[in-house]
Amino acid sequence: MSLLQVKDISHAYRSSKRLWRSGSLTAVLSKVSFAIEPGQCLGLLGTSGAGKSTLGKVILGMERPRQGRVIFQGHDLYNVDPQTARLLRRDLQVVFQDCYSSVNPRMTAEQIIAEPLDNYENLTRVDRKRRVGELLEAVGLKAADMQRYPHTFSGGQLQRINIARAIALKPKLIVLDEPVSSLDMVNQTRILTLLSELKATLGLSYLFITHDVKAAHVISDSLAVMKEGRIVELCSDKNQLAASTHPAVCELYASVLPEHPRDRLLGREASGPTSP
Ligand SMILES: Nc1ncnc2c1ncn2[C@@H]1O[C@H](COP(=O)(O)OP(=O)(O)OP(=O)(O)O)[C@@H](O)[C@H]1O
Repeated sequence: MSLLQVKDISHAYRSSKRLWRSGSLTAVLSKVSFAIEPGQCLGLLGTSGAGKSTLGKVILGMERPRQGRVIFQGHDLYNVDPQTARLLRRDLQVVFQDCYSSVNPRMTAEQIIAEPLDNYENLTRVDRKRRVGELLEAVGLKAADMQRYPHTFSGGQLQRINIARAIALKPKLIVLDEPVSSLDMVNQTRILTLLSELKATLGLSYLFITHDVKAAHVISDSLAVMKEGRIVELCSDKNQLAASTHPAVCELYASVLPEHPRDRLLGREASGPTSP
């Protein structure tokens, strides 16, 4: 059974009301369907405004779609009792692009990472500290960092803290919404490497939302391309996507920056986030 099945999802936003007239509807997602298998990463590519983040919110249970169903671990996410919904939410986590606005600046790293543990697990103070320390080390930081506040971390370090919080409850699926887009190239590569390692060691599944073809190729098993709210290409083997002749796919590949001249001279593979 697939871990996640997205079935015929359509969604529209209503523009703001004016006096007595109700706002008109603008379609954002049209009959979107795909599945994610356990331990797999689906890379969801598309240019700005394609509807990727809206789809991510629908899958996270944050935006009820106007049509279609999201089946997670065999349950219809928008048609379950509150107790099951709470259990499903535990297995469904998210990392957003903006690592700074994703955390409360008044909370220490320990408080940020322990938030989901406090919601779902009744740990003693000692066990809670130990778990937070282990999670910090799992994302490449030190246990001693738990007393520090967000403003004392770099963007890359703070994104590691967001990842530590996302894996704290050992979820099944993490929606990664442009998780490296606000980082420099070196940190993009480091975070993508970390995410790949965590996927392998913890058996995680990802929906990796991005506009970056190179980054998508690093971490994904399968790739989908969205354009104007529709999936226009879906390849279960990521290496097949480059052969697509769909204009939206060609546009994405054409936007990939050429390799650094030094790498061309040395005959190396393209650098940047593709080579963890
Ligand atoms: N809450 C909202 N209310 C009204 N319209 C919205 C809302 N959220 C998004 N939209 C619109 O829906 C469309 C899709 O937006 P969405 O953020 O899902 O696209 P995206 O592919 O994630 O783009 P980006 O990569 O720029 O984040 C856009 O036209 C956007 O303006």
